[in-house]
Parts: sequence; structure tokens; C-alpha cells
Amino acid sequence: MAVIGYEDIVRVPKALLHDHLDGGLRPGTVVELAEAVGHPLPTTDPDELGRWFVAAADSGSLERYLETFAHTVAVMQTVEGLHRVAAECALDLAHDGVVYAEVRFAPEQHLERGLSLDEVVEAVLAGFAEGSAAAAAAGRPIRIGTLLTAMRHAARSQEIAELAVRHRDVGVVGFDIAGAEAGFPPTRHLDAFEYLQRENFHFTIHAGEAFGLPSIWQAIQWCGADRLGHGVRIVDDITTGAEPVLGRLAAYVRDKRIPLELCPSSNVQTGAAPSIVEHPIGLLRDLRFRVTVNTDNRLMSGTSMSREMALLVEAFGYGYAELQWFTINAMKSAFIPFDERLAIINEVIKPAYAKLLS
Ligand SMILES: O=c1[nH]cnc2c1ncn2[C@H]1C[C@H](O)[C@@H](CO)O1
Ligand SMILES: [Zn+2]
Repeated sequence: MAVIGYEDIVRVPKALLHDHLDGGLRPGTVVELAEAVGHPLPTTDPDELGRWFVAAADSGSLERYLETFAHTVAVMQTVEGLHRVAAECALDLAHDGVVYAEVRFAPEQHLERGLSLDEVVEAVLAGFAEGSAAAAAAGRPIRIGTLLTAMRHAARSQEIAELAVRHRDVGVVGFDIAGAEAGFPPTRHLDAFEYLQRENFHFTIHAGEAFGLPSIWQAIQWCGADRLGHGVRIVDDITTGAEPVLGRLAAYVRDKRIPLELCPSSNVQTGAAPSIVEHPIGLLRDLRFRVTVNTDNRLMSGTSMSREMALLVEAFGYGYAELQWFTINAMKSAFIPFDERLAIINEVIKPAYAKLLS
């Protein structure tokens, strides 16, 4: 079969579960919003700024990678800023051929200019609605679900979990914790996770990125996470040799079909993986874990959903069959209701791939 080109990948429907709103701004938007609110940037040239984000995030450490968010969060403190960033996010994903996306952000980081938590969420939801409507009008329909993130070093997770549940019928489909992982185990937020379980709500946890198996174990066995944000370090529980041997935790994750939200480029930048070619996604796919492909932070990685897939096509020789498998895995693992997931799989994803695979 002919090698799949970048434009071919843009055309196929894709599903994205792990994308940060404050990690996906257009560089030009950062420049304009920063000027409007008087926030100083390393440079005001959009192309240079785009390169600055990628270079600064290319640090080999999650903590240093996260420092770059100071500039995006600073320009997302007003209703106008939040609305614009969310609308552009929907448009950019749709034009990249993403048909379903879950986009997350941490409302508690957007209160510096006096907005309330509810006002922050409402501004973002309105932005997604506007961007999605514009994308549909341009012939690029996209469905966006919002995840609310609590910062793991802070102490507002219960409040954010309640905020998420309060907006469950108007677009918020899940909850997450993010931020520096080492020293901030998921069990710090056990109350919030137990509350969400009592509410029959969905959540994922950033775990197994900058810290290893104990973090993944806590996320699943103590906190009850539906999915793992990254989870890439599950490979620490797999002994490779002629026949790979799974430890108890890795076997549990695979047996229970717990989705892994893998983010290849982000992992290389933070040092969680040495390179794309050596990224554990190759092994995890071969072992049939429920692997999904994600962007994490498009601005900090200078990437897109199509680019992440193109990198995997190049590194591992994947074809349309593998791309469809990743996409259906993601759609099966989404936090929207089952019938809606099924409709996207059967009416959008499978017909598009059927044409290419026939
Ligand atoms: O990959 C990540 N790991 C941990 N935290 C992250 C990652 N990407 C973004 N974040 C943080 C920084 C953002 O400000 C926050 C909410 O989106 O989540
Ligand atoms: Zn993330």
C-alpha cells in the first residue's frame, strides 16, 4: 500500500481525548490578547513566539514544560479571551479533521481578573459552541466535550468536581487532575474522586507521565479513574524479551481495557519517552492495550492530531488500519453517552475508513 501522506491523514476522521485548552492557542492570538491585557511576552512576532513555546517546552522535565503555560493562562483571564481561545480551538481541531474532541482546562487558573468559576466555564462553553457552529457551517462538523481539570498541587479539587457536575448537562463531560506529578499523588484528591463516583460522573487522571507505577496504581485502584492521562509508564510493569511478560498492574490495565491517553510528542519533550521511534506506544499497541493517540498541548509541541498520527506512521509504518483502530479506541473511551459514541463510530469513522481500506 502507498505510504499515507500528511494530507491523507488530515482528511480521515480523528478522535482526540487529551488536549489542553491553555496548551493549544494560536501564537497570533497569544500576541493579540497579551497586548490587550498588557502581559509581557518573550517576543511579539507570532512565528517566533510559536518557536519559543516549542523550544522552551522541549526541556526534558515536566516542571519546566509547565512553566510555559504562564503566558497562555495570563491571556485567558477575561470572558472575551476565554471565548475566543475556545472558539478558535474548535475551528482548528475541525479543520484538522478531528470529528470528536475532549478539551480540558483548569478553571481555578482563570480567576486573576475577577471572574467566578462558573463564569469561566460558561465563557469556554460558549466559545466551543460558537466555534463548532462555524466549523459545521464550513462543512467540518465537530463535537466537543469539555473536561474540567483541578491542579494537583492545589486544594480545590472538590470544588472543581462540583463545578463539573453542575455543568454536566451543558457540555462538561468529565473531570481530570493535572500539573506536576512527582510529590502530588492522586490520593490527595480522593474526596473529589469519591464524590464523582457517587454522582455517576466520569474522570481521567494524569498518571504515569513524570512518575511511574505507584501513580498509575493509585489512580486506578484508589481513585477509580476511567482512563489514564498518559499512563505511558505502564511499560515499567512489562518485562520485554522474546515474549513480553505483564506484571499484575499492566495485566489489570489491559484486561479491564483502561484507555491510555498517549501523547507522543509531549512525552519526548518532557523526557517521558526518549524519541518517537522508541516511544512505548509501539509495544503497547502490539500488546493490544486500549491505546489512543493525543496532542496534549498543540502550541507547546507545535503539533496537531494529524501530525501526531503522521509521526507514528513514519516511525512505526502504520497504515489506515492502525489509524482507524486508534480512532475507534478513542471513540469507545469517550465520556459522552454510549449511543452518541456509537453514532460517530458507525456513521462517521467506519464509512470513511471503509472507502480507504477497500
Ligand atoms: O502533560 C501534562 N501533564 C501535567 N499537567 C499538564 C500537562 N499538560 C498541561 N498540563 C497542565 C498545565 C495547564 O495549565 C493545566 C490545565 O490545562 O494542565
Ligand atoms: Zn495533559
